[in-house]
Amino acid sequence: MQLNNPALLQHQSFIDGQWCDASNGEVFAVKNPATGDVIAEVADLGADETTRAIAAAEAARADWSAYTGKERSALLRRWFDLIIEAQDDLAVLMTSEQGKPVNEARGEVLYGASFVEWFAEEAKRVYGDIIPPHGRDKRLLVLKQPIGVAAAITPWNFPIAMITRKVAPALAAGCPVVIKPSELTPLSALALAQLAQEAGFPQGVFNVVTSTNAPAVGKVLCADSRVRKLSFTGSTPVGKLLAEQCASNVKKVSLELGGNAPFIVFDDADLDAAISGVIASKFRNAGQTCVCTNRIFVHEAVYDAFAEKLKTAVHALAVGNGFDEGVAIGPLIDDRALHKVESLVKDALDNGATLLSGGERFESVTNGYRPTILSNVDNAMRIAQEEIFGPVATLIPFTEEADVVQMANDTPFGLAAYFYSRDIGRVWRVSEALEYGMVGINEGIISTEVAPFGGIKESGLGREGSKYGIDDYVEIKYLCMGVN
Ligand SMILES: NC(=O)c1ccc[n+]([C@@H]2O[C@H](COP(=O)([O-])OP(=O)(O)OC[C@H]3O[C@@H](n4cnc5c(N)ncnc54)[C@H](O)[C@@H]3O)[C@@H](O)[C@H]2O)c1
Ligand SMILES: O=C[C@H](O)CS(=O)(=O)O
Repeated sequence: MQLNNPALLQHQSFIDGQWCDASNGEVFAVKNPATGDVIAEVADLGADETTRAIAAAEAARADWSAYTGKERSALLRRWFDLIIEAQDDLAVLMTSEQGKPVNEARGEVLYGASFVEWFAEEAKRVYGDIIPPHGRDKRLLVLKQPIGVAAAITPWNFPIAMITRKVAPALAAGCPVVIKPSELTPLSALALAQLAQEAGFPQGVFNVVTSTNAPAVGKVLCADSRVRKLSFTGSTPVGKLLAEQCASNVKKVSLELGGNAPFIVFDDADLDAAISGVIASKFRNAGQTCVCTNRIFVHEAVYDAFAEKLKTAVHALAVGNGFDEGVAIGPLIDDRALHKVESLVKDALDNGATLLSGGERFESVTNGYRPTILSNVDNAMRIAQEEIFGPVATLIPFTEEADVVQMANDTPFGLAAYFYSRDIGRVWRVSEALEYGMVGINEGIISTEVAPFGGIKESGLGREGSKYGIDDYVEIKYLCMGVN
């Protein structure tokens, strides 16, 4: 792997300002999903080292919380600048371990950095309140104080942005962090640690524990009462488990979980705009995105025209290794993901769906699956009820607005939803009726650091980014002052 700055390729965990091996010397392999090649071996830590990381963070907590918002802001800004400078290297690391096309990886670096930039600014604006008192002899105030040591457990699909979206507000609020990245993409997390060290964060403020034993590490993070906040991004089943584990010490929890996004094309939609939107929403990161379109509902009056346009657009998506010029669809993360997608497609076809395009692997890379379109899908099929997490578009016809909203809401998930219509009355009716945390209206890409990202129902708790994001990392304290 050729990097401009070789120091960004780290193989050890980062605890208490030091790079460290596992106590037992164990390591695990990191593979390139496009080739199956081992690209690195990384320290495989366990429960004891996790406790050590928590202790380091707790030891740093008092001093870090005593930094002014302006001082924390300066360090975050420096970290942001270093991330931007390292964009090319970070993209190479990401495509090597996660597989996404390198241009998408470059885009994710900028997206991830945007949270650091945003919370470098928010750090200076953690305001409290002065409350008009209920008595002449009292003065009432509200302080916002850092919650304490924050743990972050993050997924493989956005190896940089899912970390910075948690760690930037935590650090801005005055919380030291212990990060447990996915074992599939540890290199991006360790590169962020290298840059945080270069930025000058104090010893113990920024810790990364790499491990293949996520359950053991998670149990320690959940059970240790010195960890006052756990922020998780990943699958809904794991999120539920972590929330249960945190209940033992009433730990504050934020959850960014799975999705099942509907994409509704009404008969008054701009079909070309809808095609652009669905291509962006469905096939980004080969469909391995929590806010990816999972079901495409198309009004019967425009169904055939939309299907034809979609076939043309999908045929233009080049597949291959993420490092190859012009590739839009890279590999899935591993063979387990590939088999899941194949199983969902087979089940849909066995139950009456029809194949319009794709439906097979592409052999130029390991774990490659062609962008696929299934027609005449039913909302009750597995592929419409489960998160596909692959490049498969499912077309579901509808006629009535009320029926399609009911079908769109017929899922335990509630992360993102999308619809295309140019009828202002319909836009308001459908926006308010959809049971989702985020709704794209005539837009297929909605994620930004300036807006609250998060879901309802079984898609999560809390919001990341925006003016709301720092609230997950502070505690509100009410002061009642007698002034006799
Ligand atoms: N809502 C969002 O913002 C968002 C963003 C990205 C991914 N996701 C979701 O994440 C899922 C894909 O990511 P994934 O495959 O990494 O999810 P995952 O739940 O398998 O793993 C996520 C993280 O949790 C860790 N983990 C797994 N089991 C654990 C346990 N028992 N205890 C503690 N930690 C454990 C993993 O090592 C990883 O670091 C999809 O469902 C996707 O929708 C959601
Ligand atoms: O996969 C989940 C990410 O949150 C996707 S996004 O880049 O934030 O839209």
